Amino acid sequence: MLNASPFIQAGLLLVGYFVFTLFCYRKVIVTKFQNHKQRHAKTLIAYASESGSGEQLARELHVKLKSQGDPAICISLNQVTEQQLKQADTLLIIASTYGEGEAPDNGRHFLGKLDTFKSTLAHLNYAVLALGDKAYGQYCQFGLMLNQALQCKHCTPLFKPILVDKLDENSIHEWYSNLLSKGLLEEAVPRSTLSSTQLPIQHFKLTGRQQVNLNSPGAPLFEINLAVPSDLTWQAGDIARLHIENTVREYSIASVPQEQSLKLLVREQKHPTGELGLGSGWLCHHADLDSTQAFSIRANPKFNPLDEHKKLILIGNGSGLAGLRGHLKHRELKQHHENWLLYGERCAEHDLPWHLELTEWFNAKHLTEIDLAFSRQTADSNIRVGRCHSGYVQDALLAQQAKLKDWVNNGAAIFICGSLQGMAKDVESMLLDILGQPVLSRLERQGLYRKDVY
Ligand SMILES: Cc1cc2nc3c(=O)[nH]c(=O)nc-3n(C[C@H](O)[C@H](O)[C@H](O)COP(=O)(O)O)c2cc1C
Repeated sequence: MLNASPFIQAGLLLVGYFVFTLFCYRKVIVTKFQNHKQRHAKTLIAYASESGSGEQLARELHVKLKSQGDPAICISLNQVTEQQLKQADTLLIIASTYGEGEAPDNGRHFLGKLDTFKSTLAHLNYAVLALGDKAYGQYCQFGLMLNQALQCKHCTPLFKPILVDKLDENSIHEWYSNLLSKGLLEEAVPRSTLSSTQLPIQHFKLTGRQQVNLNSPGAPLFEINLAVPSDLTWQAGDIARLHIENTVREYSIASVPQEQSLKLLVREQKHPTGELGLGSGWLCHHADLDSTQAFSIRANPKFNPLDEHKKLILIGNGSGLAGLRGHLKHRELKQHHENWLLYGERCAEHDLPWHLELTEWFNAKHLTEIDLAFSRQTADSNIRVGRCHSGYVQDALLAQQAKLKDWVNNGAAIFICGSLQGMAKDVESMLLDILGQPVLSRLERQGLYRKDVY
């Protein structure tokens, strides 16, 4: 008679070996399975967001869908491909509007790409959450343009675009309720959990206010200082939000937490009636020194410092010097000294905020290059530091194009801060002329081309 126990023992050994192998390779197997699911994701969440709220809402929705087992993917609108749209059955878009009815940077290539897609997208259901602000003329325009373009491609709307004024909770709640009623969400999203889009408000004492462009032909520009608690943190590039009369005004932060002061550069705004702008009038004139002001701090990851030490080209105009100074100060503390500032204003005599500090940084070789462009330059201006150009900051770039190419070829990143219409558009087209589209796209992809423009 055959003895069964050696066979049983061998069988048990084999099973044990199999279980052990599965255990050892569990990470590889799970990743492969997830990648497979990603390639076959049926729900595509796409965001276009400049200051991050739309991206945050998209990521929160992504987490909710994944927790109910939906292998959805979440990417920026610019990253969406024709193949992904062909394979998806549902496209959920969260898109804000910038400039004057325009797309945020990470969504601005989508409509052009959609036009060139050959496939019909009649199989695709979609919904749009359009973020905007009724104070602007072209309210939620980009979201509405997306809706129209998808209809032209014969996609089917799940429901009408939901327009969100200043991140209004009711509209965001309506979005989740509609997704629930269409069966995309399995559970209702309670209103109380929507508060994550609201940033905590804190009260800072106004400790200093000083006009930094006396006798300038331009509107007055003020340095504003606020005392902040010693444990408050933020990163260079983040945004301070003044809460005033149920509305919010945003300013680039010019300082770093180690300075224990929130430093802003605020341009006085005037309406055609002569009335002062709400936020700038308050900070530059009406608010009493030593009074407390309600602020929140908004993270601005698309304009935060790079993780690694790279050369940095900082380009800006007017009050945009605030965002650039934040980076220069951060890099001074990190001892990252290869910095090149290109800054544009009106007139050399009166329009160079923080010129003493800039000069110190130049002398200490923290700023290795400075190019200043003045649009109302007189022949022999009393230029205080660096090279001086007549014209605009893009003219300074053109004059320094060989150096620009050299820095970029040596790994430099480019950061831009200031006005969108008055500077950033012309600077970008000059960068395109000098560096070419492939180089600028590469910098953008690698996170080496960052903008905070308004
Ligand atoms: C410089 C600037 C321009 C804007 N232009 C518009 C606009 O033309 N139409 C609109 O409805 N909202 C406009 N907004 C408001 C934003 O769309 C709104 O604040 C939105 O919630 C931002 O979302 P995000 O953080 O995802 O970019 C503008 C905001 C800024 C700061």
